[in-house]
Amino acid sequence: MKIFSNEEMKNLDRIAIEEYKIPGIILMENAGIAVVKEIVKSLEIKENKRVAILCGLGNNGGDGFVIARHLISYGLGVDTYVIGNTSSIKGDAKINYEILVHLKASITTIKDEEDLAMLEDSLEKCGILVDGILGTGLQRPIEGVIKEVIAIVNKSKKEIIAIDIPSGINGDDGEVYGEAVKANKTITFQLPKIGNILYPGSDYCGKLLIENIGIPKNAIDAIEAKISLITEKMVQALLPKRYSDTHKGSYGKALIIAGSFGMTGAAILASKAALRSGAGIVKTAVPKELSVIIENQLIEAITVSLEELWNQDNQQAFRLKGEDAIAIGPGSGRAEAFKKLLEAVVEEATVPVVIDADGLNLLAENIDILKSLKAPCIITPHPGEMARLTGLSIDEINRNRIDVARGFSLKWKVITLLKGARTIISDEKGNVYINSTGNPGMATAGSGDVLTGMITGLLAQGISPLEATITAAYLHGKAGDRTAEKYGQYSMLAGDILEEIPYGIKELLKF
Ligand SMILES: NC(=O)C1=CN([C@@H]2O[C@H](COP(=O)(O)OP(=O)(O)OC[C@H]3O[C@@H](n4cnc5c(N)ncnc54)[C@H](OP(=O)(O)O)[C@@H]3O)[C@@H](O)[C@H]2O)[C@@H](O)CC1
Ligand SMILES: Nc1ncnc2c1ncn2[C@@H]1O[C@H](COP(=O)(O)OP(=O)(O)O)[C@@H](O)[C@H]1O
Ligand SMILES: [K+]
Repeated sequence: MKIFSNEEMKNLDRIAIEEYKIPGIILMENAGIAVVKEIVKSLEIKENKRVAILCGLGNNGGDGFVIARHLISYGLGVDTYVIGNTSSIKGDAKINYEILVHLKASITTIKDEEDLAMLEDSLEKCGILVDGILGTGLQRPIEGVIKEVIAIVNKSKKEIIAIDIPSGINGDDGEVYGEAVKANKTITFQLPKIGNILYPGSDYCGKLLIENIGIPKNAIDAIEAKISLITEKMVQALLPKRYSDTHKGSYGKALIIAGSFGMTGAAILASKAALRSGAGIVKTAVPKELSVIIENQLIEAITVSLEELWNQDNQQAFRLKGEDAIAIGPGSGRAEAFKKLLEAVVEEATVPVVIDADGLNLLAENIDILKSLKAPCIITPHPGEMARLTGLSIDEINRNRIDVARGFSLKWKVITLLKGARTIISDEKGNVYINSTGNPGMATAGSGDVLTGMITGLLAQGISPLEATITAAYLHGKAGDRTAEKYGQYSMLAGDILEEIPYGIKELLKF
């Protein structure tokens, strides 16, 4: 599903109005009605059925006026508050404002401190507050009276329903612009905005509902999506199919180069995750002295020693025997010999390569090696690893997750999967996919190794590198969400996530 920025949404609105001749006031009416439906649902279980609607001077406020009119027509008690000077209301919003005036609706303007004290008292009398102060037209940090109104709304302890996006959240990146409404529910129109999906914006939205307001599909298609949300439907279509007349060779051979003394678990988790994701054969390459430990715990994989793969002494070339995908780095340590092996893999592999964890830390020491890639490459850094790869601070990365992932992909021609709450995936052309499955319980040692194994297992089955990365990110988060339900976010382990992969896949295949 496409996700739009404020500018793209404005463009869509323009196309709908100018090219498809749908009057803006119809879109505003549809938007208002979509929110009214949700308000009515909430009111059904509330004793206090009075609704307060807070409106700004733009079209977000215009939607608020439409909502007020419909609720009044249901005979409900509605108080409309306009923040600012009503003489500045224009266009469709003005038409809807004037209808309310003619209806003799209760409209109060909020301009100064005195009005604020009154507002605080009046909101107390309502069961639901509707936030129509600002939407995708947010231009600058919130200050002054609006800031204080938002603080009052947030303090109210009432159910808060936001129109399109909570006021103060920047639709372009999900950042709080000075102050923002903390909603229980947000009804966004036609398509999610980036700010509805990324954190902290996503938290401020509460439950997010996406409602159609009658913008034609062709108009949406006309705007090239640079950012998409990974959906269940998308992943269902991407998951490799299994056919009757096949054998293990049909589902590919994954090579996992991982683990070192003290970090054998990473190799085990990644290898099992590749198998759980459907790879036909998994070969796990570990230092020779660890083979026994690994074999004890990983009965379904073939174990080979690193020395068999690559002989450092005579600089013998890295040898591949019919592998379909390679992962390198989980728990592998940062020994010089391993760095050489990593370089050999990058330079010589002809099948997709996933680089993770210590593989990325070593890559950061000689990033130019990426220029010699022959095969598609996927890197899976968490923000700390990304900081080492780019020289940016973790804070800079987290504030610009989309731009950083996209920038790295464009520069180095690799697929970048930037981990964290809302994993960001960028392909080599800068198309971005956001994953919304997963939870903070997954911030537990080894959970990244499971993801690496899943990507590699899916790659081995022959789907494209981008498809494998998207599918793995979604299913990894799904398995994490199932695990959190079972064990709670505090106690879940990476190994538990691994055990939930099958059920996540089964759930997906049911529909
Ligand atoms: N797209 C669609 O298809 C549809 C969109 N619809 C709806 O329209 C909404 C977008 O409407 P919009 O463009 O009028 O912007 P909106 O958010 O109301 O704000 C603009 C006003 O806020 C002001 N302002 C800005 N920043 C400020 C600040 N920090 N502090 C204070 N003021 C600030 C700005 O003032 P100015 O900068 O001009 O001084 C201007 O007055 C969208 O979210 C959705 O709800 C639906 O009706 C149906 C179809
Ligand atoms: N708050 C969160 N919400 C969603 N996913 C998360 C969250 N925290 C961590 N994760 C996911 O958990 C995994 C952690 O990976 P990583 O940091 O590499 O762990 P490790 O190196 O210990 O295996 C990543 O896939 C990341 O996206
Ligand atoms: K809003």
